[in-house]
Amino acid sequence: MTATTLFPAARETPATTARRHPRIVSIAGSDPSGGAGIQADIKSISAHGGYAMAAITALTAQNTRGVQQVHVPPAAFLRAQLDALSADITIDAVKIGMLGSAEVMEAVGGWLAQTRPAAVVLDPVMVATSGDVLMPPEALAALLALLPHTDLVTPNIPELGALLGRPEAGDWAQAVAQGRELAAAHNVRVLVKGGHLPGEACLDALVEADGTVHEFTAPRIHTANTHGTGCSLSSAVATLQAQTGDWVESVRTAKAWLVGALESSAVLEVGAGAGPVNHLHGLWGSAAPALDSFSRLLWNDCAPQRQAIFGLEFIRELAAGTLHRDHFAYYLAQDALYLGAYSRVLARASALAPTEAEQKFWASGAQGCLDVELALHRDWLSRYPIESPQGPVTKHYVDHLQAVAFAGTYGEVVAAVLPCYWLYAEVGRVLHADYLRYDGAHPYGSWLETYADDDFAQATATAIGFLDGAARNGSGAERARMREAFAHSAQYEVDFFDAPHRQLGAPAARP
Ligand SMILES: Nc1ncnc2c1ncn2[C@@H]1O[C@H](COP(=O)(O)OP(=O)(O)OP(=O)(O)O)[C@@H](O)[C@H]1O
Ligand SMILES: Cc1ncc(CO)c(N)n1
Repeated sequence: MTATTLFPAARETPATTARRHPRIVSIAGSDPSGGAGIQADIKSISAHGGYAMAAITALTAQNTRGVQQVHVPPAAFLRAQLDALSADITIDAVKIGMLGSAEVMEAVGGWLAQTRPAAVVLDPVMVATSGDVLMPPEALAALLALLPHTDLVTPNIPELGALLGRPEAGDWAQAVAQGRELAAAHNVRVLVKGGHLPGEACLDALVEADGTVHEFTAPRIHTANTHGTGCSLSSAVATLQAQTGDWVESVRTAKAWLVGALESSAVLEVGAGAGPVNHLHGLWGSAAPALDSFSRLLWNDCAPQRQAIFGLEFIRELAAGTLHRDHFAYYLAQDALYLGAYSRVLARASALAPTEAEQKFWASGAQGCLDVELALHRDWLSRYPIESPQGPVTKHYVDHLQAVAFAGTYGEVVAAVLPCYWLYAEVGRVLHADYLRYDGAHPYGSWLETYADDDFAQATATAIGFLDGAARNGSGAERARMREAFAHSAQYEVDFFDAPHRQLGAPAARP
């Protein structure tokens, strides 16, 4: 740690460091859906051991799909909130988020000049994840006037361009160059966030006022639940900075935490759009009831397969609407063949089930498969006629399921059939959220609409519960075989989505 990280050049007040439970104020807007704004800030600060306070700058009416309305109370009342805090409480760090007007920004600037908190992190909230505008563009000058009171500013790629009055950076090198430009122009530390750039890595760069750059990388987590990542990251950094006095380590730790929060976000099941991250994953992970630990193990086991699925041409083109109709038709035809066999394996699970509830659940799953198969033929395959005998991947997947159904225990059959539910539900959620943001007529729109079905998500949760029950009742050897059966099926799910491109190659013309 250097003297400059302890005593930032841009400010004179030394940071209050090494405080285990620092007192952190979030000055931000309210997001009633709890994923962004002050609600996210409070969770993020608390997750890191800080004492969270919040002075509300604006009320939004929003959910995971978008922002419906914004109400900005008088700036004088915000100042009254801030004065009430500083009159009584020592503030170790401040995180600033949405500021809905130039007057609000001026009120915050006046208070910062007077209070001089030890660390100030400014997240320049301009546009929500959903694309809704949260800052009037004419307030830009007032926002820039806050930079002399700021230790760290955390723009995403579009915000960085806007702060400089330049077009948005097109690649990472340009983004870092813009970060250096902003840092030099305002003598401020900049965290350039690369989440909006394409690629399998999410890069961030901490640019010191003197131009020194520290880069951080994380794997891109393929999830729709990215609402409030910026809010959550900046609050975490503010809290960690107040604890350690080290900006570089604070960013590194906060980013690693955010990856865990993104990875474990699926358990929350909040909303149909861009859902929240799981801020308290550390706490809940350690306090998780033992009974669901087996399904958690299997889910972690198949992390590489989950990553692989979202990298496949088939899935990427399906989401973008550019998938060739022959690839789509091949997939549908194989799916119809698969579902016929899968239905019989679900019927086997029903036959082996130890309770009546489980017996009924799998029997109705078996019937549901046949209904879906019929609907595929009626609604899609009639429009996309294709000559398609059983392909090699379909055969291998079905052979595996039938082998387990023939010789395996109830737990093994449940483990073998579960990836089809679980990975499908996850893919469905992500594709459906992408589809909601899609502009124009999507060629596979009506199919994608049926994809994120609440009943299916519910059935998946029930099936996971049955898996955990079977694992609890089974021996160690049986659990090992369950794990193996699940892993094989998870890999076949990847291969199944990849089969259209592998079997047909690249068609000459686009649809
Ligand atoms: N899918 C992802 N996987 C891993 N990290 C991600 C992902 N999406 C965003 N991040 C990380 O989250 C942080 C916030 O990044 P982003 O560029 O999305 O900010 P933002 O647009 O301000 O966020 P917000 O969604 O709150 O508006 C960065 O550290 C970024 O690398
Ligand atoms: C209140 C609020 N602040 C910030 C964001 C950015 O994600 C949001 N969506 N809502």
